[in-house]
Amino acid sequence: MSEEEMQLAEERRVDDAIAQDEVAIRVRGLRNSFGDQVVHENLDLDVRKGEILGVVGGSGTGKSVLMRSIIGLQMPDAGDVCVFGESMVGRLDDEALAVRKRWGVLFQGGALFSTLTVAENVEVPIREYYPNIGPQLRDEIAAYKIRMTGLPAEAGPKYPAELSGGMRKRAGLARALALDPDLLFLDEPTAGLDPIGAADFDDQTRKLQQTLGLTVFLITHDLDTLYSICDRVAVLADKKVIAVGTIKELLALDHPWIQEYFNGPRGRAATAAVEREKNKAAASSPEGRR
Ligand SMILES: Nc1ncnc2c1ncn2[C@@H]1O[C@H](COP(=O)(O)OP(=O)(O)OP(=O)(O)O)[C@@H](O)[C@H]1O
Repeated sequence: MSEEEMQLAEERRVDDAIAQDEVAIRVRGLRNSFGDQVVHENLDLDVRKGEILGVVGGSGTGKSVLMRSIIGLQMPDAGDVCVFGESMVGRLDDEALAVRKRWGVLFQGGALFSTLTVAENVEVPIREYYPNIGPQLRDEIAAYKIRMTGLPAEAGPKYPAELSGGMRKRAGLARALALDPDLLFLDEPTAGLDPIGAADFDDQTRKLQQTLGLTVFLITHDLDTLYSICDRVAVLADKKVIAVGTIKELLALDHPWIQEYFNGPRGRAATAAVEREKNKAAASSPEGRR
């Protein structure tokens, strides 16, 4: 290798190290298929540390399969998935344990165990990953996580069937936060909630993300969620991520699905609502009142 080539290789290594440090999830060349149906082909995606990344796409474009590939529930045909710099594909559960402990997942619909109380549900990951933690501390952690998500303490001994849809989502969120994760996966967290419940859940997500410094991978169809809490949005179409950026950046692209989604009547209504909120906040700030 010539001196120049060595210098280039070193520069590339340093660039990679810097990029790795800023990236929580790096997906490269991902391929997933079920029989003849190819869901992802050569899909690339970077999720930056500390951001809320919204993941959107038409029904069946593979948003949940992408999430499952990242968290190791779906073995891809090809490609690599790195989480916090560690390659996850083909790793045994035990090998990747240190990274697995750093994420929490809220599955679609909450996916709570119906025969366990809310508190017992929250304790499941603690029992699994920290079997040496005793029952009293486990109970205290569960109670703390339950309160953190805005649920009343009385929700702890209740069974999922005794809760409203919104409360079940919060219980699922409490379980996802059980291990103090750095990374949170949310699969359609506001689906099925009324608009006020959905806005409350969004607020809670943003607050938790800011207080705990979380990186959030958030699959959603909810335009209000995208506009109000996502730092960037990744769009899935044609078996890959066709664009990632702020909504403003995406709006500048002339892809028909992106234009229809963000610039259609619902997209315009969501933009108007965000503008109204901003104006309201500006008017009630000390400078605005002057
Ligand atoms: N275990 C599986 N076996 C066979 N096909 C599957 C499996 N899981 C997902 N698929 C298929 O892969 C495609 C992508 O599914 P996925 O659930 O990721 O879509 P999605 O983008 O999350 O959709 P939605 O927005 O409707 O939730 C769909 O066509 C689905 O039928």
